[in-house]
Amino acid sequence: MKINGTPYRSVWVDPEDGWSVRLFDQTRLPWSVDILRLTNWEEAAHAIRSMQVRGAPLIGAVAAYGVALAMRADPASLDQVLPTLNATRPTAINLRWALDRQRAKLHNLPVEARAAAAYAEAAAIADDDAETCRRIGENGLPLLAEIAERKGKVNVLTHCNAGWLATVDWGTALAPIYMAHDAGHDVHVWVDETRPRNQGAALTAFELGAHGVKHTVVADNAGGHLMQHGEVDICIVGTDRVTRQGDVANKIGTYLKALAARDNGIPFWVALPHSTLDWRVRDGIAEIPIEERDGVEVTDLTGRTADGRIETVRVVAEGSPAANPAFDVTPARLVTGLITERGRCEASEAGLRSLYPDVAEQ
Ligand SMILES: CSC[C@@H](O)[C@@H](O)C(=O)COP(=O)(O)O
Repeated sequence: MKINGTPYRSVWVDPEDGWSVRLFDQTRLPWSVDILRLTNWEEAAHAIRSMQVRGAPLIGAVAAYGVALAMRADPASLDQVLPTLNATRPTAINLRWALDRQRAKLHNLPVEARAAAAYAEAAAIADDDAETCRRIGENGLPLLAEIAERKGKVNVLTHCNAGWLATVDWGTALAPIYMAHDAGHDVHVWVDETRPRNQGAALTAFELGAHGVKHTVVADNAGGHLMQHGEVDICIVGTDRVTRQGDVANKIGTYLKALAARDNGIPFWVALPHSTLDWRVRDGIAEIPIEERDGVEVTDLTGRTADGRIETVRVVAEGSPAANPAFDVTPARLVTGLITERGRCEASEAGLRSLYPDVAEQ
């Protein structure tokens, strides 16, 4: 996708030196477009932990490049690096998926062959994600096109950021939106601000604006009201982990949107790549680990002042503690369906088996 007319992916190897890893510092967007340079695996781990990069598929791709950086520095460090990278964030299963791929590729190789193989595998993971998300867009497009053709326009509500900044390219939930817009449909997106970190207000709004997609940022609590008044035709969100029975972990607040959508008869779709499917887990509420982040993300807000400085201010009464569960689980029964690179299916074990018989057999 593009920023100021220049095409980018969300992570890439620096073409000048051929080995360092480049990415946008997402803690600075949209106020400042800063490109970071990672030169060792500890910096990759820090970028994930501090949310300079975030979004389930992108976390996986950056971790894979972190392994490549580690193998370049010390190819004997594989067993030390993998668990440390895996511990950077607990909910997005794409992280473990990418590290498992690197482990399978590297552990039987002689140490002198590991660095090149790790870079090749990281590049394959990144290419796979970009193509997978493009196909998610193609498979979600008919849902939006049908509404737009029937009503003359389509109003979509989305939560958090599941766009190209959360993946290597295109995004998951936003890919069908980009394709519908590019196909000439009249698309408007309600963007949940997504407290506490405001990924919707900061990142989704930035992405949609850069692509010329009409959008309006709303407070997280506005969704139910908009749905009651016919302002939302369809909800599409991304996900950090989908269980074999179709339960969906996503950014905190997703569950409440699914409840409101069900109460108002509005379709609630979840877009995911194969790397987000966790066949080992069945009951999402009981079994998916939910990241508990620092309460300072709730008590403090970051933004740009009128004179252009990026500042953080406290918005909560002094002395009041804050809790910060970062994800919630939407039970499969509230999900209209799943949009994947292989097509659309019901959020159920039968639905997932119909698209992923190979995964189900593993
Ligand atoms: C295609 S990204 C899907 C999810 O990762 C996204 O919706 C989300 O919840 C991101 O959370 P974040 O905490 O910003 O990493």
